Amino acid sequence: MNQLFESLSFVENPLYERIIEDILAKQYSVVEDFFLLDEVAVLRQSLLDKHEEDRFKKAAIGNHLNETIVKSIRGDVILWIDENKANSSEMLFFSKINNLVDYLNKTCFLGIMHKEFHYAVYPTGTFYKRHIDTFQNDDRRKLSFVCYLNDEDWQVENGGELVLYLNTNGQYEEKVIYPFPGRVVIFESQIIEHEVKPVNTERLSITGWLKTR
Ligand SMILES: O=C(O)CCC(=O)C(=O)O
Ligand SMILES: [Fe+2]
Repeated sequence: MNQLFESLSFVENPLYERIIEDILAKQYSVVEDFFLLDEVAVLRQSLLDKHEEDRFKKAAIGNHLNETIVKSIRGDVILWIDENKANSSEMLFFSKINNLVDYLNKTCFLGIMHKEFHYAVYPTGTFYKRHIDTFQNDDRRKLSFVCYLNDEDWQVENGGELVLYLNTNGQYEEKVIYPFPGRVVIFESQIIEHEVKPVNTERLSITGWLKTR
């Protein structure tokens, strides 16, 4: 009976359908206004408040390399977001994410059971060298999700562009994506190599992963 109600209540969502089509066709999707500018503004404020409180930590790269090596690979500082302790702007964030996840699970049988998200600040001069988002021996990350929280007057000249390296039979094509506020990039964690180019000014975002098991 419950199942019947579930299928009756299913309403096709054109935005989510587009994301799914994109990912099936090219392993990534860019959505311009996933978050509206006033939503970005409250999320940015939440990030800035926590950053001010000195709660961010230097990002690691999942293994035992020393700090100098890590710094030559990535220079961002991060703070994981606990959904159970979410403030009002983070609740808004998770309600949109959870809607998307429910939709993906209903329509694509992706089996997303877990998710993890962190705020990220790239201080001036930092970057994240070309990499892939899955660690050895851990293939649970299915989709990577990045949402930019920069100011409305973010300029292309600020740098910090995300570059996706799209592989067609060993030939790499570069897809350059500027971190404009409200913009969301979703891509297949296990497939797409990518990098964050050096920034000339502080760059703000939320990054996360939708995971199986
Ligand atoms: O901020 C971005 O555009 C991408 C960040 C990233 O690649 C990561 O945190 O793994
Ligand atoms: Fe990444």
